[in-house]
Amino acid sequence: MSSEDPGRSAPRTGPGAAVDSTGALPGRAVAADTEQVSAADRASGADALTCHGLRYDFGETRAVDGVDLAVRPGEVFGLLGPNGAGKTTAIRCITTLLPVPVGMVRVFGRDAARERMAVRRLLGYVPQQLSADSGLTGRENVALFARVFDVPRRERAARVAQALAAVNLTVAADRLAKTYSGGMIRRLELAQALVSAPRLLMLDEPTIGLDPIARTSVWERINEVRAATGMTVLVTTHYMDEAEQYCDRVALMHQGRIRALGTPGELREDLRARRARTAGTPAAPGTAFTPASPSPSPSPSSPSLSSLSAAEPTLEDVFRDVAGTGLDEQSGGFRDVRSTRRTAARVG
Ligand SMILES: Nc1ncnc2c1ncn2[C@@H]1O[C@H](COP(=O)(O)OP(=O)(O)OP(=O)(O)O)[C@@H](O)[C@H]1O
Repeated sequence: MSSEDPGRSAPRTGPGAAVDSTGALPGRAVAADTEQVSAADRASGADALTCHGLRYDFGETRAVDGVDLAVRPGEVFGLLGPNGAGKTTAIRCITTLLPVPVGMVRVFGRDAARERMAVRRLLGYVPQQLSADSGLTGRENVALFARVFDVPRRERAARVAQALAAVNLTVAADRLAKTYSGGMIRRLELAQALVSAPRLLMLDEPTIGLDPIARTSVWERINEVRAATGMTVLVTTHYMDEAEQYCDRVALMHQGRIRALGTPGELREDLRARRARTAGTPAAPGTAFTPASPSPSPSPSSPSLSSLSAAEPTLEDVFRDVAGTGLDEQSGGFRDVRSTRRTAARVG
């Protein structure tokens, strides 16, 4: 039952990903087939993912409340939001791990409610929960996924080796996963998801709990594979800096709804223009004013409007603007201690 404010939630278009197919990658052959298909996907103009009116309730709790999304082939799309926003539930509906009780989800045109196996074959999924077995080697873990995802037997060994190479784990491949660092485990889970050559890779908080170097390494691997294959990536994250740096477009989700959608630059620029307008300052040349609900009056402790209008907003400022008041109280902010500890514990 969505009653989104159209001025704030209407999807805004932005430049899609420029897919670089020249990246030299050890695991390039992981998705050689995908490369062909991705070019066809892009040429056809079909969306990699479409959600329309997606809704999901856990009993009385409306976790996803009328989500509309269109992710283009080849782009890195970020689903951002605080704990409890509904990101994981939406992702689980898209991956067919949960049903689609209301609304529609399509992955490269396949209906997630009616063509579950076809959708699953198109997807790679790295969940928040640990998906690697600590008692197996890295290679054995990836081989297990190759079997589960029906990689043809005669191709398996090569595909496993390519997936491990793609995430820079060749040297450590025959060590037990329990000897891996948190960053290595994340990269191993990425290899598990890549071994089936997915056309849409879904990553739920891929870097939470990792140190900055490990975070960068995970993103570099994702980007290398994407550059080599044209794979589409849908990622959830709490880290606004990562979204800014790595996502072509983002959707800001709060209380089950998409509150804003666009490139990070567009969303920041929209907020800057709204602030400038509210403060009576002429917008910079080229600024696109977009319809939005009036900003609330500043509280006595708020920065003055003129100082706000002068500051360059961050993506987190945009989120606070579209989510309204009470974000911290309702959601625990962007680095919710509970979730961070839970997930950090699993990779630490
Ligand atoms: N299995 C469940 N049973 C009941 N309620 C649930 C269940 N899973 C999620 N919820 C509720 O649904 C809402 C959305 O949760 P969801 O996990 O999708 O949010 P999220 O944005 O992914 O949060 P996080 O960043 O913590 O993973 C929350 O109110 C949550 O408490």
